[in-house]
Amino acid sequence: MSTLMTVSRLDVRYGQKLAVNQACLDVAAGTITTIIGANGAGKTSLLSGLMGLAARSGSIVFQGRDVSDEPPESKVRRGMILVPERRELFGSMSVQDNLLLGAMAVKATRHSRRDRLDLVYKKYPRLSERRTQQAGTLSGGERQMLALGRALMGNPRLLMLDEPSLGLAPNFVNQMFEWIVGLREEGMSILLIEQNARLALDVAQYAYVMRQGEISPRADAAEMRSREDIAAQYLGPRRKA
Ligand SMILES: Nc1ncnc2c1ncn2[C@@H]1O[C@H](COP(=O)(O)OP(=O)(O)OP(=O)(O)O)[C@@H](O)[C@H]1O
Repeated sequence: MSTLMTVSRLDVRYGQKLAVNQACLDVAAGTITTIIGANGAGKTSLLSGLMGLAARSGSIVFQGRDVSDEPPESKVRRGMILVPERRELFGSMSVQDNLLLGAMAVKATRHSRRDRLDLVYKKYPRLSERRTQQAGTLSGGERQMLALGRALMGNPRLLMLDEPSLGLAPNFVNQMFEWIVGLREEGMSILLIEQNARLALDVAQYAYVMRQGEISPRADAAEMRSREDIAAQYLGPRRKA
């Protein structure tokens, strides 16, 4: 399987604070790679470092090209697209305008924007029904749907999802993860950051653990799920069926 992105010795700093320490990771094309870890372990900082949204050093090779020093907008144009933890939608704008913003950074003709919009509406009919509604009036689940739809408008090659389960009702979490699996089945490569390790390890092929800014070597997700130390720290008690 070919490698889509290779990250080597990535450091992310906030002033004196080193939030990510010499992180190395690979994302294989067409897979879901997850990074699990407790609150504050540095997962969000790692994504910020990858996108160039925080001070960082180290190297990022994407589709064979060194993009380490490129600004965020150029990474977006290459298809590195992040759905941030806080979703960052524009609450007073309509659903459709939020979606169209997702196509702004990429070179898209009006025609191809229209096609992508149709595709997103077909995937998420609820967004189509609410296309004229203000984003701020959507439910938590719908907002997450919109954030995902907006990312898809940018035609991602690597979709980076920061805690997609956060703040969602359990039913909607399951729905969200079905979409994530569906996107991968269509060939999308996904980097999934999750505190809900059980869910993440169930859908991923590869996994890393982050602890206090340091990232583990890569493991098969299935192998990681069966490790007792991981189960004890991150998986919690199994829910009764
Ligand atoms: N803007 C910032 N300025 C200073 N320190 C920060 C900033 N953002 C994060 N940190 C610190 O960096 C460390 C890693 O935080 P980060 O948010 O990356 O962890 P996380 O694993 O994503 O946790 P969470 O799940 O809560 O987002 C924490 O100690 C946090 O307090």
